[in-house]
Amino acid sequence: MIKVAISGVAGRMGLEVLKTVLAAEDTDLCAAIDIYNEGLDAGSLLGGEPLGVKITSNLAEALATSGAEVMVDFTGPSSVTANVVAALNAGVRPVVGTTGMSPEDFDKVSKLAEKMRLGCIIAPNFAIGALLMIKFAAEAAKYFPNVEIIEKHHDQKIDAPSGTAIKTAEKILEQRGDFQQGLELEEEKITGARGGKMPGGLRIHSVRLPGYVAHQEVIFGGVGQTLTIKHDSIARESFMPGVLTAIRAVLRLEGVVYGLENLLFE
Ligand SMILES: NC(=O)C1=CN([C@@H]2O[C@H](COP(=O)(O)OP(=O)(O)OC[C@H]3O[C@@H](n4cnc5c(N)ncnc54)[C@H](OP(=O)(O)O)[C@@H]3O)[C@@H](O)[C@H]2O)C=CC1
Ligand SMILES: O=C(O)C1=N[C@H](C(=O)O)C[C@H](O)C1
Repeated sequence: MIKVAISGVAGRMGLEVLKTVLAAEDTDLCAAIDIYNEGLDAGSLLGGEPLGVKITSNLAEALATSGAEVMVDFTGPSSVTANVVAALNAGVRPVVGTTGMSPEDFDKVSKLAEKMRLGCIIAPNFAIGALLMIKFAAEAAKYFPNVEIIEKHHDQKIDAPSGTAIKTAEKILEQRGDFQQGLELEEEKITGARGGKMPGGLRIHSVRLPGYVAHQEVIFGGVGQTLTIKHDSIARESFMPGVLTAIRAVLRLEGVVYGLENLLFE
């Protein structure tokens, strides 16, 4: 059994991970971390039987005393890096779904994982459909340099653009390079009207509304035609097979893997 600690256990994703870890045959919940609900049994989050694991806000202590092998983190941009550093220093392998890490944070974590000779998976999206969307978009970018990304999420999301949109843009830019899209002279009458601009010139537009879960369209334009590659996560269960794959895979890795596609596709 793989002993799993869940950081952000009371959140939207944390609750799904809790159900998944309890249901899988080869994973065992050993620690439950969140900033509120201190001292409550983790089972109360699901309104069910006690699980014998108390929720704590003390991540370092939980990792040191629970025998955790893997820490799954779905918290927020302001806490994720400290949590990953704490896990690696405790000899625990992180599986990170939290988005919004800066390149500097990413670098720091990569160096620490290498030094500790521990695996760490940082995946902006665990849904297979989203990973395929990114793969297909990278392929299309070889033929269509004109492209914009529209990502749509629920209105409780902190970071914009989404980690998925950034990853998609990076993969497209690997194929098409820098490109001046639209008029060089174009003028925004309202700041941000043309979206956020990635280095390389790719525009990302972020929509936040109640009712959405996680959605993205990658729209390519050519002479007399457009091509739209679209993915919708309509429920958070969509991320769970990927999370389980990462929990199992991280045990045999050394260093950081950025993106689950690196473990799934050739
Ligand atoms: N990679 C992927 O496939 C996916 C990634 N995500 C990402 O996962 C992250 C979480 O999303 P979501 O579950 O919707 O967010 P939520 O806000 O619902 O959950 C985050 C949870 O973490 C808690 N928390 C915040 N800081 C800490 C901390 N320092 N230690 C422990 N717990 C903490 C929050 O508590 P409180 O509410 O009290 O602040 C909350 O319970 C986001 O970055 C999101 O982008 C989301 C979906 C899929
Ligand atoms: O906050 C979310 O909900 C999601 N965050 C991830 C991201 O930023 O890409 C993954 C998915 O889009 C859901």
